[in-house]
Amino acid sequence: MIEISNLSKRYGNFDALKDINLTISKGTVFGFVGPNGAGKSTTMSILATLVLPSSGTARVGGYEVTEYPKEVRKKIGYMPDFFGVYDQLKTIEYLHFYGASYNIPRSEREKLIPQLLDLVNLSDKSDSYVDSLSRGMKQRLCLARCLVHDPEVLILDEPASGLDPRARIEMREILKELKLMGKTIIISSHILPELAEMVDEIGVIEHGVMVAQGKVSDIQNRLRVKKILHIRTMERQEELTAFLRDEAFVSGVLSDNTGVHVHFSGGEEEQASLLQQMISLGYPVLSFNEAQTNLEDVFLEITKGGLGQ
Ligand SMILES: Nc1ncnc2c1ncn2[C@@H]1O[C@H](COP(=O)(O)OP(=O)(O)OP(=O)(O)O)[C@@H](O)[C@H]1O
Repeated sequence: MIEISNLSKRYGNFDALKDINLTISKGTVFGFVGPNGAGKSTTMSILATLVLPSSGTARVGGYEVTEYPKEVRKKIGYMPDFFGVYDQLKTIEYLHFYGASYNIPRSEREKLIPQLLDLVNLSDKSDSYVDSLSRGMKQRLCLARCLVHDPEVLILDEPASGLDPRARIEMREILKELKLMGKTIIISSHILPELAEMVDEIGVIEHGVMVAQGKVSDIQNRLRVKKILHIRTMERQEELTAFLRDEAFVSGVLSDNTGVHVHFSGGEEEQASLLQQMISLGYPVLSFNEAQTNLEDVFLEITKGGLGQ
């Protein structure tokens, strides 16, 4: 459904995208992950026919974006990271406006819009002015707007940004429904856990380069991270962190207010011996657990150069 080949984008002397290749099949939910400024929005704007690539090609449903932009626009629903909402309109008028701009006859819109409002949980706000809606509601309204012409592909640029945890969950539930409806979805975020539950595949982009892509489980397998150990001490956490960094089978150490997280590639014997050493060195260990690796660990491992080296 989406095919990107050798795509590059230059702004002046700056390479925002460098030779990106990406294929996303129909019905896939693809999580596009990367730190701020990595090139996610640029890629998505090119797919949405709003930015021209410097070289390479991008196809949506077989149509090349620069040659057949009108065809591409029929196929996609695009939610930008920043968007305006016409404040003087009521929610229902807003959706009628967008429906009309896609030439959907009023009689059809009368049936469609209540369904869309129901999907994004805004039925009770249909007569409210857009500027009276909360940020989460506005984001959901924007999502509904993307759906008026029943596009096959959704390009969603950070749809959950700036939302509180509850609003994020609501957004995630709606996206799950869209996935069940068979939509192909490309969704970007710099926050991984919010994507973890719903994506089939991820692509990790950094400094305009796609550093890893594929099924989450395949990417995990390709990495050296075998397991994450979570260690808590009563004191001397900084000292322990420094000690662990130099230990065998340790490929990364992160210290935060929940304890020390160690990327560990040893087996059970090595794990037991590590604990023994810590005890014999007098670290007051409170707990020593094996944690499940999650998408965030994968991301940290990749973006510190684990795959690229
Ligand atoms: N119109 C432009 N002119 C010059 N540089 C630009 C322009 N648009 C984007 N850039 C630069 O290209 C790089 C990629 O930007 P992009 O918005 O695609 O990143 P992003 O991954 O979406 O980041 P964020 O999560 O912050 O939105 C950034 O360094 C940005 O400053």
